[in-house]
Amino acid sequence: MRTTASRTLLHHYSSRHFLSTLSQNNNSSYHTSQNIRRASSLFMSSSVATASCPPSTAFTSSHEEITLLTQQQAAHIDDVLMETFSTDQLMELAGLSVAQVVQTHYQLSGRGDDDRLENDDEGSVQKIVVVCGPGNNGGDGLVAARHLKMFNPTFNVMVVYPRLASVEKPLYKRLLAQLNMCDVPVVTELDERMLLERDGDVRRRRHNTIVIDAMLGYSSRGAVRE
Ligand SMILES: NC(=O)C1=CN([C@@H]2O[C@H](COP(=O)(O)OP(=O)(O)OC[C@H]3O[C@@H](n4cnc5c(N)ncnc54)[C@H](O)[C@@H]3O)[C@@H](O)[C@H]2O)[C@H](O)CC1
Repeated sequence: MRTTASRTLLHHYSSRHFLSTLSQNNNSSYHTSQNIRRASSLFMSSSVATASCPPSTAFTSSHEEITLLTQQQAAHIDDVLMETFSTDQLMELAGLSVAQVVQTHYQLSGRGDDDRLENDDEGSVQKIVVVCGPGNNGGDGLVAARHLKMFNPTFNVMVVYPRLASVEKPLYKRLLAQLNMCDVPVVTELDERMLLERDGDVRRRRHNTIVIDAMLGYSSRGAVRE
């Protein structure tokens, strides 16, 4: 039972992770919600479920029902999965899933051969900023940034990673080296201009930026501190 639950939870891991990461600020609807509902009901009905609080439901702006897990439930799912899978594997799945959902639900503009944007209508997104925290949730963000850039090397993707100077873990060093290889800039501070300008061009009539919040996951404690 534990193995079955583990396998199924892994299958749904990335979509569950995405919502736990982004649901607070996002008002789009997701095709993944069905998966999340299934995953969490399996989680709650399996022998591995120990969380006392049932998953709750919420609605997107299009009134699509989604299931939200508590901090404790999300941590428990990871505990089960970590018996069989490595952090690298789960992080890769989580980051890839975030990148896929962003690409699926937003019209992302890359640059064409003539350096003009491929999609330049008002609804298109010209920039993606991934803000990464100090823990594994931040690692998920580093992975997401890499995948978005690999989907289309002309996408304007950047990472804000305040812990950059103090990175010691080999996993994080590898992730940062991969971003470097893919030409994804990593900076330590979020400058407001990053959200407003595109490559310094302040004359653009319209500029859309997506900010991916990968700051804190289920190990978040208390009010956000510097
Ligand atoms: N099984 C795994 O390990 C995986 C987890 N994944 C994702 O990672 C997070 C949980 O990761 P963890 O490293 O345990 O913690 P966080 O990323 O949530 O951050 C811990 C980090 O943050 C600091 N901190 C805590 N509270 C605050 C606060 N209020 N203000 C500022 N800083 C805070 C704390 O000191 C630590 O340094 C999980 O949610 C998943 O998203 C991966 O997907 C891979 C597998």
